[in-house]
Amino acid sequence: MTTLGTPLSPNATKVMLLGSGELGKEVLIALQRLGVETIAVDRYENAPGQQVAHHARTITMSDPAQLKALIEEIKPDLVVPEIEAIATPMLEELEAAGVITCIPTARAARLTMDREGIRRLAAETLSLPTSPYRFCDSLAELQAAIDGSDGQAAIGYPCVVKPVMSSSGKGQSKIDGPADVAKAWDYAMAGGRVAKGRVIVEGFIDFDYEITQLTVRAKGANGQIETHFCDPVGHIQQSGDYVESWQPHPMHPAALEKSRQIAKAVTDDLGGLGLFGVELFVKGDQVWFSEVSPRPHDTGLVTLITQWQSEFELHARAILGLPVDASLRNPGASAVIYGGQDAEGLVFDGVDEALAIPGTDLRLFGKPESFVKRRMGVALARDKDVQAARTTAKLAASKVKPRKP
Ligand SMILES: Nc1ncnc2c1ncn2[C@@H]1O[C@H](COP(=O)(O)OP(=O)(O)OP(=O)(O)O)[C@@H](O)[C@H]1O
Ligand SMILES: NCC(=O)N[C@@H]1O[C@H](COP(=O)([O-])[O-])[C@@H](O)[C@H]1O
Ligand SMILES: [Mg+2]
Repeated sequence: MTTLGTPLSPNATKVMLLGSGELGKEVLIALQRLGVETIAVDRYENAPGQQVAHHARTITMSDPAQLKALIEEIKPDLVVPEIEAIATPMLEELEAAGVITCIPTARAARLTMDREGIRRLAAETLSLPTSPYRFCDSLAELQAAIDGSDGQAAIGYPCVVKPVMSSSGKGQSKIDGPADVAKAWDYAMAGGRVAKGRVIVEGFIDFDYEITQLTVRAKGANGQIETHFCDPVGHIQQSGDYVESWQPHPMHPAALEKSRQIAKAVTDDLGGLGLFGVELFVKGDQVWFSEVSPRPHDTGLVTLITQWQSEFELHARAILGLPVDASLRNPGASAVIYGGQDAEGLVFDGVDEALAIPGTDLRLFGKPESFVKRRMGVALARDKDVQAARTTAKLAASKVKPRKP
């Protein structure tokens, strides 16, 4: 049986989010609706989720001492990582000592914060199909891995280089030939979330399309953990960052089955309760595992308008031990709104014009500072099919014009 308390009282159920961006903000809202007391932690003041939580704290989450001190002060019932750059070994230590319950598990948070952890697990331990890959600590090692002069199979051209610790495409580039290698190395060194001179180089997969298989591990009626699959989310990425997503993405039944087998294998191994975003590349009926978020996924923002329970509500329910319904309500799409400029306190013109388009909705995240390519909002659209919804979402996004005040 799950018992929930009253917020701000001695019996409150307290959930602490480590990272409070646009994805955490929606999880926090879902938790608030269930009367959970929320603590939003981030690296900067007034992060989106901090604006809706009961408590807002700003610390360096990659600093184990600061993280431990805050957890010991607040004593949350659940600790919920929302970004990668967290002192996850400290979470493992606190979990092992019985001080915290980490979502989905501290081990999952550690393995997925570093591309090496999750890639070796998927490819080497679970034998799942992935792109060919190698980890390199210098430009010379990178060149050798591409050429195969390190004695292993050549990764070859084209290939993709990424810092081992980064997300949303930061520091990622595609290498088409020898002239691009040094540039890609320098770009990766500048783009990682945590200073660490290590990259993954992956053979380029010429996929037909890519999907996120949102997968929920939640308690069933008998208390056993059950796996639920959302309909596939299709998406388009530019420079390694998502710009458009839609649901349901039509799939060949064999590819869908393989996708779910891969998602099940990875999420079973990571364990715990919650929603995962399993990223997969598909060509015909071939499916490759790319990576997994042990938390709601940016491409899953579309579920705010397509599912009965969005990925954020699914995560909130699952982590509290509550039942979930992962079913689709209607087709829909999302289109990203970038800041378009470096500025503080943006204003947004055209919100009325966007929302005048039937079947649309918006999220403006409220980030205090904008960068040219910082995601500041998202347009959502429901329609009769995904093609129509994609057109509508992009149109709505184009009506919103961020500018300096
Ligand atoms: N080996 C590859 N072959 C082809 N395309 C790739 C490859 N690796 C990455 N990509 C493209 O780049 C995108 C981003 O890559 P990846 O998911 O590894 O980066 P990320 O920084 O972790 O992004 P996010 O945090 O948004 O998930 C992929 O969704 C895909 O479109
Ligand atoms: N692909 C991962 C992802 O989308 N994460 C989301 O972006 C925020 C950071 O945004 P910021 O870099 O603009 O602060 C994170 O807090 C999370 O909500
Ligand atoms: Mg990704």
